Amino acid sequence: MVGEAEMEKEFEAKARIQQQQQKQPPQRNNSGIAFRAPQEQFTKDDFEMGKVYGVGSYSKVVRAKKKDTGNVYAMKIMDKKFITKENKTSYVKLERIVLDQLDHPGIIRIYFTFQDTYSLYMALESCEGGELFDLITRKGRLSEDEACFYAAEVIDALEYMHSLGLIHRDIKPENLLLTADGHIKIADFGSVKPTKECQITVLPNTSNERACSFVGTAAYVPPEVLNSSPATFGNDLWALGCTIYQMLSGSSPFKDASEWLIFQRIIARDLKLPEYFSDAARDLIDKLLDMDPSKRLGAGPGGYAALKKHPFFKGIDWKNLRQSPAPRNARELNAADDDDAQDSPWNLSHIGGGSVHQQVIPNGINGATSSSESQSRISKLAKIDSFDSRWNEFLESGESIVMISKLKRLQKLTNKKVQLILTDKPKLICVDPTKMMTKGSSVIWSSNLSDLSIQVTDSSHFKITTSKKVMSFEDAKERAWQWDKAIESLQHGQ
Ligand SMILES: Nc1ncnc2c1ncn2[C@@H]1O[C@H](COP(=O)(O)OP(=O)(O)OP(=O)(O)O)[C@@H](O)[C@H]1O
Repeated sequence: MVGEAEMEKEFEAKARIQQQQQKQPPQRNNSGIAFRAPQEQFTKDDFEMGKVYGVGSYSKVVRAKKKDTGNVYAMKIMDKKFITKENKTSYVKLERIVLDQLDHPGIIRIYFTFQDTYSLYMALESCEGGELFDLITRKGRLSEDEACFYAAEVIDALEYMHSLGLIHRDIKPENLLLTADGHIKIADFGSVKPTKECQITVLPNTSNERACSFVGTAAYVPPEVLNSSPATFGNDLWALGCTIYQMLSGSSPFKDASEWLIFQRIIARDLKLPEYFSDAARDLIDKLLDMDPSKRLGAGPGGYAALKKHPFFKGIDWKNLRQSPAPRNARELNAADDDDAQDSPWNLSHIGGGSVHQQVIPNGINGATSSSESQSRISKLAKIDSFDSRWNEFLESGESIVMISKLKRLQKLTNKKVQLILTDKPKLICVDPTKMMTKGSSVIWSSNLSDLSIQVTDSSHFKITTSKKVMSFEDAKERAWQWDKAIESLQHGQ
């Protein structure tokens, strides 16, 4: 195990050793290991930290402007102790080393790294337009022209990755980010898997450790992965099919109340295409969601040329994609996101806090939801979420957070963003993040365990009823069933 303060140093040292063993001269590109993005001696005071772009399971990504140059980065900040404790070291190394070697306009760039006593910092290319997931949520669904453009840019980047022998394994709208001018970049390279012919250097243990435990996100997982088949390029093409479906309809194709039920639908290929999908869209999705990974369009005979020639992409100028005008959505999304920026003043204690994305799933169908696994996942979420010290003022001494999310509270006249906090007391608190209300009125439920019931409408919506009020919530990250489980397990004293 790597000592926390030494992690980055050892990482670089190992990389150098491997390079010497391979007797390769340092190269900037795909075959070498000498880092293109250097490890700098910067400190966090060299940057003006702005709004929080998002929170991952072990990191927080913040908009950071370098004071002397004015350059803007997405600074991924990781707490060393947390990474070591949660066994995320290999994930961090894998993402760092892989990103460093990739060079494509459709893939997030890494510029440099640095560290201090507590944290590792990765300066990434900033995607001011946010996640494709949020764009879909905000618009309900995208037009076929928009979906066609975004899908083409993803395909262009996937073709590059696959040509180097790298499988992403976690393609989904949350990992597709929009630049300020509306182009797509693939992010999150912690799940990548090299094929035997891979031209990208991956340190020993890094991909393997991750490969054994995580293989993607439930809704986008291809059927063969549920049968523990080895990863292939077809994995990403299936996930691309799901993503195109989601852009056009607003939700993923295989949806159900629990991960286990989602897996059943995937295995049965229980696919319903809405009537408003064009014939070209239906045909494309049908061919990407082929049960046989080697026959999926893009992986089958004809490879990417066949995929790019599909009628859905008629009119796409593949050679000049990045010069083509992108849909205007990103700018609109930026403006709307400015509200969020205000309730996220940046400080280091935020690392690991805030909302958590859809769950990555354990390998194989046997890893599907059992109640004990749900429990351990919920307590894991608690650990992550409790990291955010902003919410501590709502807790009594010894009380800890079981679950926390930024949700939309749906009311008759207006919808409002709120932070819903469930503690082990148990207590359920609804906080207005702009006012940080501490008054008793924010406590929905505490003393009487049976004075609360929760009804889940679908994976994004649930209702909480107490003797005093009924409150409806929308969870854009589709964690309604996790809220249900967390509350019920507290009521039953589990
Ligand atoms: N380069 C970037 N520009 C803008 N926002 C980003 C960038 N990279 C990540 N983000 C935002 O920050 C969030 C957290 O990113 P991070 O890479 O830490 O975790 P993740 O990939 O979402 O989750 P996990 O680590 O759990 O797989 C992302 O979901 C995204 O919204």
